[in-house]
Amino acid sequence: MIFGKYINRYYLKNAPLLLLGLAALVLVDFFQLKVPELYRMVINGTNSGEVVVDGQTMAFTMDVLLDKICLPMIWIILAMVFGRFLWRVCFFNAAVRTETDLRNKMFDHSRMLSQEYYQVNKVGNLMSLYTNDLDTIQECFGDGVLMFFDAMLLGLLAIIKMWRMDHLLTLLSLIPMVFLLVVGSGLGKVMVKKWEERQQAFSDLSDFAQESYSGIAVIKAFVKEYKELNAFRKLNRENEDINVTYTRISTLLNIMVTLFVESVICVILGYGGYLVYQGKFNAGQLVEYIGYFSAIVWPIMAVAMLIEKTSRGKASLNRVSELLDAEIHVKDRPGAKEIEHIKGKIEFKNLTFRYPGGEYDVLKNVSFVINPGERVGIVGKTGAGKTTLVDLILRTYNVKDGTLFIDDQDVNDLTIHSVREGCAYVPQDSFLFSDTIERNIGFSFDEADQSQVELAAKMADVHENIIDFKDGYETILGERGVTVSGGQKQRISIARALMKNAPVLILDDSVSAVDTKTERIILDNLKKQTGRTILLIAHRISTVEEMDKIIFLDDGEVKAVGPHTELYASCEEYRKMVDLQKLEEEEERGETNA
Ligand SMILES: Nc1ncnc2c1ncn2[C@@H]1O[C@H](COP(=O)(O)OP(=O)(O)OP(=O)(O)O)[C@@H](O)[C@H]1O
Repeated sequence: MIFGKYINRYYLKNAPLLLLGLAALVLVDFFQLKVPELYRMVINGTNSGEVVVDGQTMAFTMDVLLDKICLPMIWIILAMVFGRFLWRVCFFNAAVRTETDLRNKMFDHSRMLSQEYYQVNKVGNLMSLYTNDLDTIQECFGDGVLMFFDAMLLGLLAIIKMWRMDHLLTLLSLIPMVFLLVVGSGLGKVMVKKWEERQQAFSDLSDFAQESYSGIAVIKAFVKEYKELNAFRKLNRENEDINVTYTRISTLLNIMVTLFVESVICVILGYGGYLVYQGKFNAGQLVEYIGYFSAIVWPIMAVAMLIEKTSRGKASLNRVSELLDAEIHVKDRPGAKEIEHIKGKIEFKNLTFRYPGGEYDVLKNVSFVINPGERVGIVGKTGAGKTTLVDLILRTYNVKDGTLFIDDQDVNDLTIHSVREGCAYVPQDSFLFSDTIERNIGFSFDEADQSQVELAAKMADVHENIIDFKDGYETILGERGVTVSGGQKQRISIARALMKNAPVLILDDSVSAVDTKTERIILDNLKKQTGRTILLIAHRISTVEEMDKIIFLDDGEVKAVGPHTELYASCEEYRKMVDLQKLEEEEERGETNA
């Protein structure tokens, strides 16, 4: 059994099931302890020709054997089979329900965690929490409750029966049990630590495998398969070592249990035999006593298993609790307002931003205003802070009060949900889901209208490519289906954002992988999106030169804001960048013609 902040409530929540299981357990244990009495009757009946039934002595005849021993035995067996089935169903159901609920809770919490968390915790590690650790908790919850109560109940009832038969023999039999409990709890503590190490080793292995699969193309291109293989082998060896250590401790615990059982049998045979010799016990009573002891062998084993399971469960629960305790850094402040219809005005006021845990300010004293319906280009050298700027609008990170405004309202006074709902975003990596193209484009809607999907695809100039695929819009992308080119990926991602029809459209370097002609078509289509505020991050000035306004960033500072011609005339750094890019383009053109 495990206890902890995130598990205690499930004992209460599943109380009806657990109580029914416990009732079945009591039934089984009660009947199980009737069996040694039947042993005694058979042995004594065979030896003396008489049996004592319900306090009455009678001759041991065939009728007595059938009516008083065999028939009750059949009922006992049936009751035990039914009881065992019932308790298993009850405890297993309660455990699976707990696992399912905990998994939902974990997923719900994970979706609210900020980028910071995901930068530290890798996917492989998170996956092992959802699989290995939850499995262990489930096992510990169901089997743990069962073992705990079974060990307590059956153990206690059997000990009472043994005590009634002979006090000293029972005391002698229990000495090794005390020893087992003391050593077992010591080993249990070591096992919690080792299980945590084992789970961590498994997580590292999963992280590595996941990253290798994701980067398989790079590994092959750099011919680093052997380097990866060796690194994998090293992690796998560490995983093996910790598993071996854990198994050694667990085996030691099992050996101790066996040692206890064997030593108690020695005590019973030795001292019990002496009692028979003294005439204080008859043969039937000794067999009955051994029968009771056999009944507590399972509880003793259960104690050992309970120590092991609880150790594993505690370690896994600690790991899961770490996820559930992870602080949600980006969240609505109390009283935050929903903003129903964003008009699209965005204002930065002396905003300075440093990434959590970062060593320097990535954005410095940034100020500018974007009016509703304006089309704005954001340019600057790589690392200038362009993506950070749009991440702040999308509330991926927290900003200080009074520095960022949407429709003249401080972004911190608005709900994150409503701000994000008002924005359509094309991320720099144009991530697509392993799903059909249609569902990727219509991602914002539960049921996307096919004609709207096609319209969005046409605006993003990818419709012709899609209908060329054998399954058209039903083509499955990613791991389970076809792989699209970088340019197609970008355009499907643009179509997804256009389909959302949000008042603010943010494109982060989203036309970098398409040729100039396609870029022009997409930009012309974007021009038709009147009424929408558009933020387009680009490296090529030619991509944004026709925009209403350009924000020129350099090393986290806004160097200039205005239309292209104005910036070219007034900002020297901007002019230099434009001239350099023109020169590069001309050189490229010259090389192509040659
Ligand atoms: N999560 C992060 N934690 C710490 N620093 C970060 C993080 N993300 C980005 N940075 C740093 O912030 C700076 C600005 O990064 P940003 O991605 O905004 O630049 P960018 O102008 O969009 O660059 P690019 O054009 O290459 O996409 C960079 O120096 C980068 O190293």
